[in-house]
Amino acid sequence: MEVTYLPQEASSAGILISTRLHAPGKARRSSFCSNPISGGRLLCHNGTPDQSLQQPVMSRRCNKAHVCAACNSSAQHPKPQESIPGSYGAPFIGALRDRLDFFWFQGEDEFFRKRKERYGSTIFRVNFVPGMPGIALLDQKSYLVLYDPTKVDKHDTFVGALLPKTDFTGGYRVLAYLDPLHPKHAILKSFIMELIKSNSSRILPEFATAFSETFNQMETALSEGREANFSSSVKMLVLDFLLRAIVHRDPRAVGAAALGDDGPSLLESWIAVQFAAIAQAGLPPILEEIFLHSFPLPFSLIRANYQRIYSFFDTYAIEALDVAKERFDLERDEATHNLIFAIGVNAWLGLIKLLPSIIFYVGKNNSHLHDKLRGEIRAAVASNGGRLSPKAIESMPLVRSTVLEVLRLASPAKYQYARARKDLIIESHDASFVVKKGELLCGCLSMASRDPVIFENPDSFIPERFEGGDGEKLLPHLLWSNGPEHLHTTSQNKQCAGKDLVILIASLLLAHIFIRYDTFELVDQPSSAARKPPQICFKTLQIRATDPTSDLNWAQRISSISSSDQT
Ligand code: HEM
Ligand SMILES: CC/C=C\C[C@@H](/C=C/C=C\CCCCCCCC(=O)O)OO
Repeated sequence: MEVTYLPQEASSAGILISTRLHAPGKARRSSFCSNPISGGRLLCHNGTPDQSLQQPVMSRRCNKAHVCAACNSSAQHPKPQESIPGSYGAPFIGALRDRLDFFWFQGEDEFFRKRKERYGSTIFRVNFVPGMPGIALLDQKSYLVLYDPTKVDKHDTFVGALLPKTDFTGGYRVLAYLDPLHPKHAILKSFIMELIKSNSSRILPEFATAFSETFNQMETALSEGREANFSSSVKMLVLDFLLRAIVHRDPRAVGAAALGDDGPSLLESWIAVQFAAIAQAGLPPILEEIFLHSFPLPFSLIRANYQRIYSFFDTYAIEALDVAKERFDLERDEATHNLIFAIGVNAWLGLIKLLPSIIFYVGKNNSHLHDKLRGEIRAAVASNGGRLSPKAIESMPLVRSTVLEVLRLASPAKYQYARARKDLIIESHDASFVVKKGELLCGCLSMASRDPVIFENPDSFIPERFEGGDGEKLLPHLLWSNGPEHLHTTSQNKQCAGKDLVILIASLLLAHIFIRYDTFELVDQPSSAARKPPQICFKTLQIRATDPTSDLNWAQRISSISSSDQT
């Protein structure tokens, strides 16, 4: 059911309820402009896919007659140039008010939705936490400016205008903070990309081992009536996997620089202090505002913890650091700090947020989806010699689409920032604006990923969304990796170096789950989680019966995968 405002109703906020009969693949997108009064969506075109009530509507803001792009009754009029709505408020006060709205009074989603409606625009000025005046980009059209190196400068914008001291990274400004034009960007990006590529044969077996260790623990916890908390256990799963696969060292193997079980907590302390100004620790608001969000925390708080992390890499990342020196002429110390950031922040922090989201979305839609995923996964494995090989993974279109849909709805990297490299004109779907050189552009990925002009039922989890030809057409609009999904990461752009690895790992998680289990259930989420991320806990794991045709049950079979299976 789509709610459509037409001009005569828009002013009185009247509503014409129309059921848009969207035949799959025939759904039509019309350009639209937000009604500044009702905040509703003023569709230029109303009707079923066959008839179009070509009622040009006046968008109060741009005072031009829009006509639906779907009916092509006239070429799109050039978008008007306007001044960007919104404001930063009084010095300090405006930033504080926005920060309190963002963290406490409204929350992230409502913070942006309310301002989008208030200004009747998907582009507006607002203070980003902890207090950065910026231009919010909430639609898919304007978002793309963030990927154009001729228009934007990514220097020191990894987390907007927040710039943690380089004490946290050995005195170096690491790769994620460098603009592609920086002389070190291509070298460091190529180094990280080379490590992923040269360790590709380790990805499947090391993930299989880490998965098996973790789910053995999950099953034991359930059998003993304890909580099977995946949000917690995933931290060690991912760190074990990353360090074994890329550093070639088990963090818990006995040794002078071993991390033992402390790896996750050491990383969490380093990340939490480094990015405290934009994090939420679950403390009472007044304490969090005074001690975390008001001034940068000193590196000295976690120096000893970071030193243990550094010692582990310096002692054991021998092959990786040899590659850095021999292939890229990187000094050992700079390579080590960059490797720690790439593995600890870029990889580990992203994955420990994504993998629980995969389990959450698939878990809350269990019934039919589990049957379809299980069928696809087991058929692919069976037709590949009973092995979870790369070819088997490539034969799982629903698994891939499900992963992409979760990355659309719950991307762990929620904001992408950049500064205008020169005076620019940026466009939303229905207006254009002037941006001055140096102004901070702030992409709100959660809003852009739900752009109703692009996505049918944008707020709904549709695991099949990215399957088949229609699904492929949406890939340019999937932006989780700091670039369109159909393009590729290079040493010259800022797209995620682990883009393909992320999708492989998330796909492996689902594959292993439905090889080992017939289905699973999750513990219901408490409604008022106090600002802390929801904890994803298993309620049941229904183990697959032993395969009568094999001397191994599936769990043993999967964990017996060796690198020779990389066919
Ligand atoms: C779900 C997990 C992940 C997400 C959501 C994610 C997303 C992103 C995003 C949005 C950026 C651009 C940040 C910016 O400049 O604004 C980025 C950069 C980067 N990512 Fe990922 N990433 C993930 C996992 C990984 C993994 C597994 C690796 C592997 C090592 C990785 C390596 C990197 C690196 C090295 C950069 C910096 C690229 C550059 O500066 O050119 N990421 N990632
Ligand atoms: C949250 C990390 C997600 C993906 C990693 C990715 C890019 C990240 C871009 C910005 C994240 C900056 C860290 C913010 C940490 C805030 C504290 C917290 O939320 O835990 O790189 O691959």
